[in-house]
Amino acid sequence: KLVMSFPNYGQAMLKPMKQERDDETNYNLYYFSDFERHNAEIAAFHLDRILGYRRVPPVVGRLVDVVKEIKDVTTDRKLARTFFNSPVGNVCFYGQCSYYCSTEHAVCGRPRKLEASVAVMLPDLSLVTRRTWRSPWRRSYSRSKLANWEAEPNYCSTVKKTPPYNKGTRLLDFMDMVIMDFLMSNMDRHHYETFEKFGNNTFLLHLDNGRAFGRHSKDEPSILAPLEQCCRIRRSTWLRLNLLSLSQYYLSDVMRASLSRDPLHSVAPLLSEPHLTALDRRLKTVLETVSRCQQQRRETGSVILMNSSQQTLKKIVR
Ligand SMILES: Nc1ncnc2c1ncn2[C@@H]1O[C@H](COP(=O)(O)OP(=O)(O)OP(=O)(O)O)[C@@H](O)[C@H]1O
Ligand SMILES: [Mn+2]
Repeated sequence: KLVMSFPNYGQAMLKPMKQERDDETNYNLYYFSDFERHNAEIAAFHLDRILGYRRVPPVVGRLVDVVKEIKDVTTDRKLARTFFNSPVGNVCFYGQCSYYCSTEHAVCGRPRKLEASVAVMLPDLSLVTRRTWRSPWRRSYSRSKLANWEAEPNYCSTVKKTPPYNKGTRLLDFMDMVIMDFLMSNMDRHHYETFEKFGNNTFLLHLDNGRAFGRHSKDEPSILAPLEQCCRIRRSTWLRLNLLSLSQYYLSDVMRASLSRDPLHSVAPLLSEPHLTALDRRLKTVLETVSRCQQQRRETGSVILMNSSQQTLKKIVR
């Protein structure tokens, strides 16, 4: 990934395409060695907006000329030195980092054009400080160890008593993020961030979605473990999910329509049809999980369609 600085001091984070649209993550790869996908960053921005969260900074697709728009203009001499021509004449580069920055892991244009995601950078940390929180349902990032939440059946009751999850909306905010991660099958949510200034009374930033949308043919139920274990969901989220399961607003249709407005859509749809179908299937699973919770709590939930919510979806589909 590259940080781009513009003449007006704006910045953006660029993640290049590393995987073809319909490549599925190899089944023998652990989640922590999966590639990052530029289209996942873009699709996550759209999904987050459709879910009504708006917690992912804007991400857009771009087809860049790696020579004209990177090599010739970079002020980073070390980066410029890593450009080379591949055996078939494509222009490639690998940059500088601690791993995956070598000739073997180079990113290549065709012959110079490269698909990339471009995310708006949040204000610099020196201006707006952020706090990083470790996810209570973080995976072990080990091939052999289980995480606490996998071993302890009553894990949620401990979390519910632990600050900041014991007060305010933090637990519900967390569930919102979990639902989005399950829908896009992102197992890599080890941390999340908030703006420091607002203390515990603030929203969560959904940054780093590059490992989402890796597999469409398989769901990952363990991502829903927090919802399953805590049985808590924000009412507005539940209403939105219900709306997105109706035939006029199937999540797959709203996503397809929304993604078709990205500039890279003209190169190829940002999510292949099997990925879109998986979204509807997973949404059903989330709603079934919530119904099981409601039965457990002997609550009768009636579906009320919220007009404002419906209007924003209509705008996207139109
Ligand atoms: N839009 C953004 N604006 C500002 N900072 C960002 C933005 N997106 C990501 N970051 C910061 O940059 C860090 C690294 O980016 P990102 O997580 O997307 O890459 P990564 O290679 O997956 O990193 P990691 O290995 O830590 O997961 C993030 O932890 C976050 O703090
Ligand atoms: Mn990451």
